[in-house]
Amino acid sequence: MSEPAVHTEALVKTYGRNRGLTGLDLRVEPGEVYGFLGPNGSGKSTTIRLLLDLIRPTSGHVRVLGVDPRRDGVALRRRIGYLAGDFVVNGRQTARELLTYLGNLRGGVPRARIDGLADRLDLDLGRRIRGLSKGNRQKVGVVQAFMHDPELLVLDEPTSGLDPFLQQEFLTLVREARDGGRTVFMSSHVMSEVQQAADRVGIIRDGRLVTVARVEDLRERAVRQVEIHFADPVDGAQFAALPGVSEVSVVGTTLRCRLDGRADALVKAAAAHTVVGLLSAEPDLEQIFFGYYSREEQARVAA
Ligand SMILES: Nc1ncnc2c1ncn2[C@@H]1O[C@H](COP(=O)(O)OP(=O)(O)OP(=O)(O)O)[C@@H](O)[C@H]1O
Repeated sequence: MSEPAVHTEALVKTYGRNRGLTGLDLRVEPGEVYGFLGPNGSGKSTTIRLLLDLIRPTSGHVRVLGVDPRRDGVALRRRIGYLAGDFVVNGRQTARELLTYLGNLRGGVPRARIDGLADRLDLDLGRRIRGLSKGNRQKVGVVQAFMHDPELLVLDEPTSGLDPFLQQEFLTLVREARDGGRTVFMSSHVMSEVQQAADRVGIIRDGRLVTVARVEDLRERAVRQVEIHFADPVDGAQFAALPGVSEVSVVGTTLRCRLDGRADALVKAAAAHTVVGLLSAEPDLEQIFFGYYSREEQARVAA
């Protein structure tokens, strides 16, 4: 297996008496989108600052793109697109001037690339930075992170301040980066945005990783309500016998049931009839995650 894009072992960061990280073991594989999820104060920003060598660990190991960020910081920064959680820009220059300047620091970025990203995020490059709204400043942050097509994107709460339409566009950018073979590490405290773009999700709590799961597996484990409309009445008992299917009711030509996990058996059984319509509520991954949280809590109490 190739070297992880991000690898930390027993990473600890204390701020005086305050605990930042208490022993973080993190492994992000090349080419994946990894959602780093946790409540406020759990250690997400601390982790990200350690990856970028903006702060130094109390103990433990960090490797980013195969190198130690403490030793190869300058060369490494060119290979990373970083958006800070508290991304702040100010000044008299225009957004275009700032982005061109930052692009030159990273070896030059084609003007068309900056224009293209700004266009997609609806950012007016001719406006002065200091006159921009919070949301527009965040767009500048997104453009500067993506514009040099970095091998690794490290994004701290990237969608904060973006309106829902732009959040979708941002998630498309993330998926495109992944499709282009890039690695994305993005923190969030909002499950719904992470589940749309991430391959895997890691949950951090109290400075350490509580669990890591593939979003696909979470979906498979999820419970959903399904409603199938058939052309003719069907036999409910036939469906109740299928794996994962329960609480079956048939009213007229409509079948309703609860589906646990994979939809395969249910879909194949339904396909033996004429299906007029099918409704399936999106599984609530947030609830599955709350399950993890509470299990973790119970284990701690028991210990
Ligand atoms: N500079 C600092 N000095 C003292 N304590 C700090 C400092 N930075 C972070 N901490 C503490 O470390 C813990 C983790 O903070 P961190 O900012 O990494 O969390 P976070 O998950 O990014 O939260 P948020 O989403 O609120 O930014 C918190 O308890 C915080 O109070």
